[in-house]
Amino acid sequence: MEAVPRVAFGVIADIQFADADDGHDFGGSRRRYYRHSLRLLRDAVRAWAAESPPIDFVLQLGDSIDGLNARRDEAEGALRQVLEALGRLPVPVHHAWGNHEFYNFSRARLAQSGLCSRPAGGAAGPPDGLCQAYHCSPAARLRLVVLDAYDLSVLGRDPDSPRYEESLRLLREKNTNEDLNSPAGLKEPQFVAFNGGFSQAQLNWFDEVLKFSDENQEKVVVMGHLPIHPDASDRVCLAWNYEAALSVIHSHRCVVCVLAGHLHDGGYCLDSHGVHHLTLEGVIETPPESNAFGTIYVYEDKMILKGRGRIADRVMQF
Ligand SMILES: Nc1ncnc2c1ncn2[C@@H]1O[C@H](COP(=O)(O)OP(=O)(O)O)[C@@H](O)[C@H]1O
Repeated sequence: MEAVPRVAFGVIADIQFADADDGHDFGGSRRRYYRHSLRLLRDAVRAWAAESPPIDFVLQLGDSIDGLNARRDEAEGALRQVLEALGRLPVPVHHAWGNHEFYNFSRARLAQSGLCSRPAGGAAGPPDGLCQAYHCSPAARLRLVVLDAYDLSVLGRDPDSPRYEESLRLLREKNTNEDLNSPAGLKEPQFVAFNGGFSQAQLNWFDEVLKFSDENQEKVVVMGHLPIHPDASDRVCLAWNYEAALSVIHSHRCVVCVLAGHLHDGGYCLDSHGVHHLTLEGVIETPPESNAFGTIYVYEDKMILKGRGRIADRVMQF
């Protein structure tokens, strides 16, 4: 490793822990190691705790526990175990909320849980206090923006709320299948019920944050559960209105990297505006003898990802 990095942080996605026997994805072809995922998380925490230089924070990219827990009435216990494992680190953890958080919990419950990493008081995020979007500056001239890709969604929103109605209307307009989780035959296959998108209010807030960062010569790292670039994802796993989020990013200079999960396979591209899009391999589909986490070192001119297990090393120049 070269000179001392300005900042170092851990990254991990799609832990999807449940105290359940192995299962499969919807297609039946990919094994899901529900019980082992907690051990892989603990191994990741141990490795991060031993890092030198020490890490400054961790990004947990969503789907921390699996939807299976809700059906077994084990959501609170499963979450407690995941948070206990992460809590062994003496550094903050920033959490994105994914579809599996919403299979287990309402937004109101999440806002009261250890998965709510949005600073209290609300000033750091959009006006909707239940939206898990916020920004912070973990080091001089570096900003982290957490995006909530389920702000528009039929998951997590109260079915009596205008936001739910708006989301269902949009989903039905784009998805004509009887099963709204099915992307079969769609022109825009990301419009499935297990995805979501960004409200205009969140996009406006995001634009303001990036304007500030441009003016202050900051570098910005963006994270959220859903990928927003088609070259770092398959067509189904993208955020509904990923193009709107991309266009906000591309109207500014400050964003250097967008981190996401959800796909379970890794994805990466350097887009036409020089922004790195990194979609992490998911812990849940990682065999027990391997792992899927990483450490990112931030330098003046680049970020270096040290991957473990299924995640490859990568240098991302600014
Ligand atoms: N192609 C599909 N057609 C219909 N339902 C699907 C399809 N893919 C996934 N689903 C359903 O959507 C939900 C989310 O899928 P899942 O694979 O569990 O998401 P994740 O990858 O986030 O774990 C599940 O209830 C799953 O059964």
